[in-house]
Amino acid sequence: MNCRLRLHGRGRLFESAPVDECAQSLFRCLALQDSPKTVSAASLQVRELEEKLLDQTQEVDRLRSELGATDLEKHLEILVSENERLKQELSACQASIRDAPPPPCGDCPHSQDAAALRSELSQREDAAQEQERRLAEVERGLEEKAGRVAELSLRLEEACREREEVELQLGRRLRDCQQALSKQAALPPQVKYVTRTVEVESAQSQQALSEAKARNLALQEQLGVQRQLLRELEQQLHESQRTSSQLRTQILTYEGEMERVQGQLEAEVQNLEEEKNRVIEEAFIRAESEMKAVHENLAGVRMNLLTLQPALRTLTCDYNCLKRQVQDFPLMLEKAISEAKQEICQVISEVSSTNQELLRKYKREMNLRKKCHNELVRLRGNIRVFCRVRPVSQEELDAADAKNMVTFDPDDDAVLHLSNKGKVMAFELDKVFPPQATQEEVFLEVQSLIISCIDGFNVCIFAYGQTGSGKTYTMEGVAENPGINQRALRLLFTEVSDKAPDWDFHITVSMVEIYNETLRNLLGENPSEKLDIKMCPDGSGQLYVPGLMEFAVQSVDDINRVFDLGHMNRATACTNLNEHSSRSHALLIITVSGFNSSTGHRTSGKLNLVDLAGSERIAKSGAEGSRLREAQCINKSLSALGDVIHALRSKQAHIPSATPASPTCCRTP
Ligand SMILES: Nc1ncnc2c1ncn2[C@@H]1O[C@H](COP(=O)(O)OP(=O)(O)OP(=O)(O)O)[C@@H](O)[C@H]1O
Repeated sequence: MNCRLRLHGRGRLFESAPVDECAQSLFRCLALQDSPKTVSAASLQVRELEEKLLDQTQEVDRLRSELGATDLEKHLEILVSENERLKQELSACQASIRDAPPPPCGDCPHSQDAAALRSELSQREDAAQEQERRLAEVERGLEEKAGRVAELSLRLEEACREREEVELQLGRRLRDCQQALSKQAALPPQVKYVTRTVEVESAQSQQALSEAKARNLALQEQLGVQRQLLRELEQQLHESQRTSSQLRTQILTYEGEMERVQGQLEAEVQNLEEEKNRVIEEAFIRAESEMKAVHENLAGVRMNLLTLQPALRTLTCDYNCLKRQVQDFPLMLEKAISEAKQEICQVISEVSSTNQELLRKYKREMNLRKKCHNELVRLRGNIRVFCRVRPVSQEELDAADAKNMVTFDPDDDAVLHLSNKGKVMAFELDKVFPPQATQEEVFLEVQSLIISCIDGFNVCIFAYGQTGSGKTYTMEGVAENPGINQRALRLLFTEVSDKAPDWDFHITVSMVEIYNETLRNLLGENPSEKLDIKMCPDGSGQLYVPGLMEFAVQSVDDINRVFDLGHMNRATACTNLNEHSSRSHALLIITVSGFNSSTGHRTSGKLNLVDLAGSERIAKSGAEGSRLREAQCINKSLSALGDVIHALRSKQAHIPSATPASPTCCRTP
């Protein structure tokens, strides 16, 4: 049977050849180029290649993940933080070395401190070495990682090379196959003959042909699939080549980055190392210099010790002596105490006898002083009269008939000349104070009398004269320039404070006014109440005023308070104080009582300071009625006072008892 076969292979039509021949030629062709064995071998190679590619891709992925930017950054962060920590520890180590006290000498008392500081220094050094070791380990780890990267890069390069070789082999094979196919296609068509033969041959041949056709179809399909696979493989190859080149560039970038970071780290580590060495060196230099200073100090101390040793020996000697003395001290003390007791007893008895003698002498001196004072008073006169001429007032100067009646003797301050009706009369007094005489000068003249009150004398100072002659000015004075009253009390305070503490004085003050022969208590609660003058019931012949208020005074403030009260009471009892004061006598009675605690001696003196009423001639003044009565009372009292003073001066046996109102001063023992 002549059977013809139409075959499509590689785009060509195989036709008109007998089936067997065709099949044989096809088999030959396939045996030469595309036999199933060859195709399966190629498939195997392609699979191997695929597996290799997969391995390479995985390896690249692993490398990528290993050298990934995140990990690299993390690694870098760890390195940087480690570096920071090392820096901090190094600075702490430097600070501790710097702050550590200078290492003292082993022989000095601070040797324990020195040992402790040394051990601390060595610990710090060990810590610094430990840090260095850890830094070296980190560097080593870094180097290992870099080596591993290099190794992986090599392996990647090797895999790429192998893949290139496989690609070359495949390319060669493909080219060979294409050449064989083109050769086969170029051969003259033999199929026609085969077909005819097959047609002539039998039905068996036709079956074989159909089988061959089926196989041919299957092979063609297989070939198409293989070609498709080959194209895909080629695409994958191109893809992997591109990926590989990208990976290479990335690896190169990472390597550059790593080199840069490594360089920075090395520089940093180098700087830190240099800094550490510098600080350690400085610390050692400082420690050495301080050690040197301490050694010098120690040498000085040793020298001092050497010089102190003799002193110590002397001190020890002294100490032993003192110790012996202390041991003997109780006996010596007992002896000394008994001796001292005897001496003290003796001295006490001597002092006591001396004291007695002194007391006796003092009493004798006091009596003598009193006698002398009395004698002096007697010689100077018991009654003294001073005359004070006040300055001429402006009114008197302006008066038409004004003329000077009084003249003074410049050589004798006890004489006053008064011209009256063409006759000049001379008056002799104890002292004459001219208009320019001050309050102080007047007071100086009477102060010895005031002091005698402290010794137990009674003194009266009267201010006598006509209205407006200056009595109140002399006795009371003005606030800025006080008179005898206030000055007397101040003087008494000074004197009694000087005599303390032997003497204890008590000073009391009373103020009395005599108006129209009526006695009034100026310090009492009821100033208009009349007081009586009575004889003392003790038979002493002294007068006293029952109910007279006495105020104890101890200071100038007390005096001012008493005077203010007296003036206030005097003012409330009258309508015109100036007129009233001119026509009444004002008495300030000061009592000074003293007690000597060592002698038991007591004194009591009284000082009467009297501002008398103005003396005027009734006929000349032309007063009538109550004025006349006032003037009569004043004249009567002044006359009685004159009688008393006259009796005292003439030392009469009987002294008339009357309200004192005459000469300026009198003093009675
Ligand atoms: N020595 C003196 N220096 C300056 N002024 C004086 C002096 N003496 C008195 N005077 C003044 O003269 C005036 C009358 O004085 P003072 O009142 O003391 O007189 P008196 O004698 O007390 O009168 P009377 O009897 O009316 O009380 C007062 O203004 C007083 O200041």
